Amino acid sequence: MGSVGDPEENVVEVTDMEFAYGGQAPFISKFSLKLKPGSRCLLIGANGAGKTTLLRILAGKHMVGGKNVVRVLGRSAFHDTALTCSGQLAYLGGSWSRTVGCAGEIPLQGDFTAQHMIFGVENVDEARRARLIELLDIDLRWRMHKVSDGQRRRVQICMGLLQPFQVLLLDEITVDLDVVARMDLLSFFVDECEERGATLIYATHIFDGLEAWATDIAYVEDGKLKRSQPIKEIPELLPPSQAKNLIQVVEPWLRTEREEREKKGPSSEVKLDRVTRPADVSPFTSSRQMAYYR
Ligand SMILES: Nc1ncnc2c1ncn2[C@@H]1O[C@H](COP(=O)(O)OP(=O)(O)OP(=O)(O)O)[C@@H](O)[C@H]1O
Repeated sequence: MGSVGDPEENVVEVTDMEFAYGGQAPFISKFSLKLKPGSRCLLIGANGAGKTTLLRILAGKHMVGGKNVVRVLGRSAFHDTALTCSGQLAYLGGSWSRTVGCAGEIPLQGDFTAQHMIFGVENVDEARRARLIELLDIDLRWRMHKVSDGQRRRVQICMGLLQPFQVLLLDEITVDLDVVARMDLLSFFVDECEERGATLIYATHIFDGLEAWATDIAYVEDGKLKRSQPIKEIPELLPPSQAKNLIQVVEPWLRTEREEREKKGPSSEVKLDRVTRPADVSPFTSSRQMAYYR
């Protein structure tokens, strides 16, 4: 098992990051974030705020700026490929397709059992694997192209957690899980943080019970970090406001953001999009949105 990190060192350190999708204006700008070992940071924001984009950048999937802009465990997330290859930096996001099995993001066409998938991962601690299979209540005979969404998700999560990560990036992976599986998984993550000093960033819209689970929050609006603070210091959770839970805290933030957006009217980019897109863009050009309908 990995060791508990130096509590004084930042495991995640993003400094003045800017990011743009190809040919577009910078979507993320002046973004800085620091997290200490053992943190469980909730990444919160409206649809389209940039959570997935941020997690993918932190996971080293996009090259952003120089080697000092996005640092994980003191190394460049993009340039130091050993970070992800070793499993020290892990990303769990997206969903596996129904008709195929997957190894990470690579689709495998065919009839695979859960056992085939899970035991196909080499150099794994057997006790950890057994614990995860039990925790996620996986039947090793499940055939990946026939199981339900939630069952497929359990296998995906199990495979993603087999290596003892130091930093784990979670993108809405608990959505298909039933309550018991979700709660057990969340408490497994607490153990990982407390026993091994692992650090988590979890993007989600489901806040049930997370005020007691998370140590920090990062609230993003339109690619910008609006708030970043320990959960214990969120003023709305303290007297005299003392909201009962995180939903009561975050809902007003999201509503205010939406009202301000409506007051401003459509952004120039959206206006341009509406005018130019049908004529300029081939319907056969692939896009993330189209991928959802396949
Ligand atoms: N591959 C891409 N090319 C261009 N723009 C993209 C691409 N992926 C995402 N975007 C845009 O970037 C913005 C942020 O998207 P992102 O998926 O990071 O948001 P999110 O906060 O994860 O949203 P949600 O809560 O809906 O999952 C959106 O406006 C989206 O349309």
